[in-house]
Amino acid sequence: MGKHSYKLLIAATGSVAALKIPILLKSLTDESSYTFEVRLILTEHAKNFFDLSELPPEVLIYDDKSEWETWKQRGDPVLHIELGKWADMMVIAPLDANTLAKMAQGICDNLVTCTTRAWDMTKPLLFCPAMNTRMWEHPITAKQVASLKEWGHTEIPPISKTLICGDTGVGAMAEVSVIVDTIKKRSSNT
Ligand SMILES: CC(C)(CO)[C@@H](O)C(=O)NCCC(=O)N/C=C\S
Repeated sequence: MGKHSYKLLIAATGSVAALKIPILLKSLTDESSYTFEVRLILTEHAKNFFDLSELPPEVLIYDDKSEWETWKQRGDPVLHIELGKWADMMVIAPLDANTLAKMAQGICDNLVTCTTRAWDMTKPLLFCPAMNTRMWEHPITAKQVASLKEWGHTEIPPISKTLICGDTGVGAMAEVSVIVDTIKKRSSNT
């Protein structure tokens, strides 16, 4: 497999599974056969689950305030548009219940949801739901996941685990190895 230079936009939202972001990004930037250029966008809630110092130094990180550092006046770049144009693929890992709901309804009130709202649907968008089992089993969840899949987004489904809060059931984010393998497969056939 030759060197791949592939622009990957990772979005993290406010599930406790966001504690896996450092290992996910390390797995993606350590890949020898692939050269993924990785950028990370975060919701405010995602910041509660890991420390930015744990991330590979080459990963550029953007949050809601980044939007207002790049846009000051007419003619300035609009970050959520520029990131969408830059990326070959977007992966939302973890996708929390709140952001899933916002996406399904077209709400765009932060950098992550503005980026998905303006996403070029000809490019792959993968999403990894992660939430408490009780939230996963709420009837609205299946409807919202179905909406995203209807638009062509690809689900990497949650798995059953004894969750960090002690409940056992479906809701844990897919294993990092599964997410990485899915990204590699999808990036090599685009
Ligand atoms: C955190 C991790 C990866 C540890 O194995 C696993 O529990 C998980 O994905 N949980 C996400 C589900 C969640 O957001 N639970 C919130 C309340 S239980």
